[in-house]
Amino acid sequence: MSTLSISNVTSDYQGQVILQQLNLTLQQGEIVALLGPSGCGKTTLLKAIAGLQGISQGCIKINGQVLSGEGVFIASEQRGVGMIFQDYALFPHLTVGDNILFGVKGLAQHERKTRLIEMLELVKLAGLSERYPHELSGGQQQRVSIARALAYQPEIMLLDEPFSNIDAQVRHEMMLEIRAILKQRNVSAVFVTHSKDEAFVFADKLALFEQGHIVQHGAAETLYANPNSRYVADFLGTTNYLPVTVLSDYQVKSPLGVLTSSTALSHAVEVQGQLLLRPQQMMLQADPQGLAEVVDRRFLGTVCHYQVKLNDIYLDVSSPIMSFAAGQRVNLTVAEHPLVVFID
Ligand SMILES: Nc1ncnc2c1ncn2[C@@H]1O[C@H](COP(=O)(O)OP(=O)(O)OP(=O)(O)O)[C@@H](O)[C@H]1O
Repeated sequence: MSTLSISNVTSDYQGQVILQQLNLTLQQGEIVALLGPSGCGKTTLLKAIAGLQGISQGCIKINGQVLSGEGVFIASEQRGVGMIFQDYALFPHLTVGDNILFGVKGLAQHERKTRLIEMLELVKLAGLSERYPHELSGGQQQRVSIARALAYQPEIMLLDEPFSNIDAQVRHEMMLEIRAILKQRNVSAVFVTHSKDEAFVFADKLALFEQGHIVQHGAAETLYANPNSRYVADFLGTTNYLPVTVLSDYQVKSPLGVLTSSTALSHAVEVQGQLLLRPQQMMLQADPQGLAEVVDRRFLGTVCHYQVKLNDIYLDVSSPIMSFAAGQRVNLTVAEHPLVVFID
């Protein structure tokens, strides 16, 4: 049974439809990122799961129990969800310890103490329980908010852009830390972000939004390698497109010659489309007679990014070879892989 199940959920603000017919499931211990540009409805779905926003159609269940829908609406505090926000939302007048235990009810005094010690150790803040939030760094405050959300043992953790106020240098480390804590506790989580990089690091699955719809969801690798639209492909990383004509189940004709796919294409012969190529799927070779020319070069440490002109098409190519220079003629080849073609 899935921990969280969202079926055909529609939600609106004053009659304006914001979420349309959303479907999503989450298994125990899985982390899903709700990913998409500003205003596409990610936070609205998170609020609907939390019980802070109603739904007009569909159903939201946790562990098989209906929380919203089918004439039922369970209050937020009875849903067993923990929430972590961008601004930590700690109580400034309470100590770290009191903040962490704030939502924990029905435990004897010694059990509360044990729970607090366990939480402080989990988020690596042992010894700081008497401090006040203003005496902590931003990262430490965020860890207090995680400890607080975990302290009452939620079924599901909801995180709304929790890393956006964290310094870029510590953000990556902190994401891995929190991910490890959730995994250690086998807590399922829904994570809202507009950053694909954060989604890749933090989540197991992605649900990509566009204007109130989930346009594709699944493992991050699947969406990256096999996007179902140019919108998904472009959102998840740098893209290049070459005009192609489908020749057979495995071959297309392109400005780089005939290219072969390692899996069958699902398009009719003769149709025209755009072949998706990621920067790392093309290789450059120096060749004075080459079809293409290096226009620009950016050194990025482990790789170089080149802008290459092929006829009148500009392509972004990533290469471990650093020695190509602007103005140099080159040949381009495509590493064999499952080709993705979007039909015009
Ligand atoms: N309380 C509200 N009343 C009316 N409209 C709202 C309300 N809250 C959000 N909206 C609208 O609903 C849409 C979705 O907003 P939502 O906050 O879910 O987007 P988001 O994807 O989380 O964006 P962001 O990344 O900027 O937080 C937007 O068009 C927004 O203007």
